[in-house]
Amino acid sequence: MAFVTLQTPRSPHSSTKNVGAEQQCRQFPRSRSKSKMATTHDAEALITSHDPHHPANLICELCKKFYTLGWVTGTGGGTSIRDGERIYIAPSGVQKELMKPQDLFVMDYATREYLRRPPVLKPSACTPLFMAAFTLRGAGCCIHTHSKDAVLVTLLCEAAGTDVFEIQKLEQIKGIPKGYGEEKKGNLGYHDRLRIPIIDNTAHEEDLKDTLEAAIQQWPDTHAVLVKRHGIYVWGKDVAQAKTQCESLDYIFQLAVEMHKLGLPWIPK
Ligand SMILES: CSCCC(=O)C(=O)COP(=O)(O)O
Ligand SMILES: [Zn+2]
Repeated sequence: MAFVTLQTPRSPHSSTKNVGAEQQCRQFPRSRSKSKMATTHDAEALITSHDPHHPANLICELCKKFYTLGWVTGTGGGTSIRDGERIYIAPSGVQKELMKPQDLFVMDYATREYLRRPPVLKPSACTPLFMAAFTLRGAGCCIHTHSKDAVLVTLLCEAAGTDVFEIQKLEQIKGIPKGYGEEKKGNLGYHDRLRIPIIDNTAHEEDLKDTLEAAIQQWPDTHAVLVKRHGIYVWGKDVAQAKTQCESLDYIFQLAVEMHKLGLPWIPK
């Protein structure tokens, strides 16, 4: 699995000022899981590694970076990685930038059973959405952000009466893949039109599953779905692709918002 290098490995002996999600919950209890899953050596081995490319380390590092971009602010948003038969999932309702590998859930892809459940914590409410990207699109990583510009473009599209964000003739469009399958290999070109479907928000994150799956079926080439007044889900075959696509899209959304403020059309005449 190809991972992007995010930073040099931290020394196993170095101290850290961050508190993990379990500690956050001890300080500010939110919800208590009834299950008391035993902490086995095998379960701990799933999230213990000095390799910065290990999914458990990567999720924590990515969420720290995403926090600085305003993508996972106030416990919103998150990231999940599929590594073969293992799915790595963040806990729900915690400050995502403070997570530690030991706060993560690990699910078996085939059985959907949790191989590791940290005590007290609950798995992210985004889990069914992440699973949709893994199962329907063979993704290796799915990122959910609450980026302000992603939300703003959904509002601009809502005001324009459309449930598809469309834009053309921006260099960064080349950062987005054409689609799936042999004939859709490679990325969009400068003259191609980028289209991202928008679904309505629901009261509870997990209830987005059916409409997100329907949008994926209706837009078989899309690598992202915007959620009205909420944010975006972006996926890729691996962490590097999901991350760079998410960055490219967010850059495009920022431009779109600025273009709108300047009275410029997203599709040049
Ligand atoms: C203020 S965040 C509301 C929930 C949400 O939209 C989200 O993305 C985070 O869900 P999680 O269960 O992972 O905390
Ligand atoms: Zn969300």
